[in-house]
Amino acid sequence: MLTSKWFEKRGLIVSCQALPDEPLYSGDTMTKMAKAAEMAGAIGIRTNGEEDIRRIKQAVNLPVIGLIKRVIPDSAIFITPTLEEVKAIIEAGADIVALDVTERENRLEQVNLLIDYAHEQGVGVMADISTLEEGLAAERLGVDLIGTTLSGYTPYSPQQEKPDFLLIERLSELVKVPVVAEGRIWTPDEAARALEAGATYVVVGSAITRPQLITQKYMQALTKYSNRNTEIK
Ligand SMILES: CC(=O)N[C@H](C=O)[C@@H](O)[C@H](O)[C@H](O)COP(=O)(O)O
Repeated sequence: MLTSKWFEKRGLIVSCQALPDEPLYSGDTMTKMAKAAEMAGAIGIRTNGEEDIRRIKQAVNLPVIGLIKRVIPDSAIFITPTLEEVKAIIEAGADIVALDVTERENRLEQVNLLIDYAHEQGVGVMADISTLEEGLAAERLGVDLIGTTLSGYTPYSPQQEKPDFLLIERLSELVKVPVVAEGRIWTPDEAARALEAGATYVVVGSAITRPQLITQKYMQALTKYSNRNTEIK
């Protein structure tokens, strides 16, 4: 099985992220989430933004995959779009930088500058991709980990509610770099299935750290009953 120097074994990486419009944003909330993940046996943390990267690195003894989400006008690329974010992530102490390695906007012709910079600083690179072709291109660019993070989030990748198990499987067969299964993994069974499909690591985010989305799932499941049974006992 393919492994990497940052993680001692295969397993679960918990994504601890809250954006400014989310209720858990700011302060030490994501650090506490990361601590809880560590306590439960997670092997790594993925987190967004300089402050959370810095706080989590201080509080938790696990490798941290850092990213910075930034929306640039007229661009669809929002996960660590430029060298500026790569520098900030490294400055904040991340062990690995996660960045968009999709074929949009000639990214594949330019992203090597970001990858090379991270490597020069002794920091690893996780490529967030959306298709098999992008995964193969990422491997050629010399990244250290390939994540299925963006499958379902580019217009040309399969739009589905479930994780992209087919992509996880095909990538794991074809690349020599460890594959990270990421995106819409909502149950422990799905996480196990991702490892079975060949992934070395599994990232779970919303299902653990976004209570508003977890609650929404329960609401969706319960709504059909509460609409039918209006009588209160
Ligand atoms: C597409 C995008 O912006 N993904 C982001 C990437 O860091 C995060 O918002 C996700 O929470 C993360 O990928 C984990 O996935 P999920 O939350 O589905 O377990």
